[in-house]
Amino acid sequence: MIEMKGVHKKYPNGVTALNGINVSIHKGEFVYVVGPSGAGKSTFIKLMYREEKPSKGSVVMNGVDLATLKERKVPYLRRNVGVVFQDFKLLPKLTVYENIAFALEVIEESPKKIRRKVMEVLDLVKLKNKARFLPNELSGGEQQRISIARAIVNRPGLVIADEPTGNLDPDTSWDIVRILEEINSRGTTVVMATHSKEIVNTLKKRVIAIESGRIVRDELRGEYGYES
Ligand SMILES: Nc1ncnc2c1ncn2[C@@H]1O[C@H](COP(=O)(O)OP(=O)(O)OP(=O)(O)O)[C@@H](O)[C@H]1O
Repeated sequence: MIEMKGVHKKYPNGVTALNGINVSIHKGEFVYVVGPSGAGKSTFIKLMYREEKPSKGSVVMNGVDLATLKERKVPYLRRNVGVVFQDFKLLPKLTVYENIAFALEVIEESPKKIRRKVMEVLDLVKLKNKARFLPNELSGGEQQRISIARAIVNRPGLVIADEPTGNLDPDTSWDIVRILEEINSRGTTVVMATHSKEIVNTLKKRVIAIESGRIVRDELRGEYGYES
C-alpha cells in the first residue's frame, strides 16, 4: 500500500528530519510509529498524505508516487487517506454533523447519501446523539471521536493518526484506540504515531521506531521501547 525508498527530508531551514527511510506498509496493517520527540515521526506521517514532499527518494501509495504527484491530483489522494490530529482540527462554527458532511460535500455527494454516510459514522463512534452540537460543547475525547468519524466518512483505505491521544486522559485514550482498532478490523490500514507506552505495550502491533530521522527498529508485535 505504501512504499518508501531512500527517503530524505530536509526542511528549508536546513534541518534534516528524515535521513534514508526504506519501509513498506501493507494493506490492512496496524502500525505504531514511535520515537523520541523531534525524531521525525510527524514528518514521516506528513509524507503519506502529501503534506510534505521528500527532498530525495520515493513515496509510492497504491502505485502512485506522491513525491512527483501533481498538485491538482492531491485531492484525489486525500480521498483515500483519512487524517486524525492531536488537536482534532474541527471547524468551530460548524456542528458535528456539518463538520463530517463537509468532507462529502466537497466531493459533491447527493444530500441523501451524505445524510446516510454521516449518520453511519456517527453511529460507529457512538455520538449520533451529539450531531447538532458544536465542537466546543463536546469533551476532548468526543471531539476526537468526531474527527475520526470525519476521517473515515469517505471510506479511505488508509487512516493516519498523529498522536491522536496526546491531549486525552488514559481512559479516553483507550476509547480512541479501540475505535481505530475497529476501523482496522474492517480492513482499513492504520498508521498511528504515539508516545503512549501503555497502549503500544498492551495492544501488540507492528512498531516502527524512528530516531534522528532513521528507522532503528521495525518489529511485528513490538514494544514501545522507551521509558515513556
Ligand atoms: N516545517 C518545518 N520546518 C523546519 N523544521 C521542521 C519542520 N517540521 C519539523 N521540523 C524539524 O524536523 C525534525 C523532526 O520533526 P518531527 O515533527 O517530524 O518530529 P516528531 O518525531 O514528530 O516529534 P514530536 O514527537 O515532538 O512530535 C525536528 O528537528 C523539527 O524541529
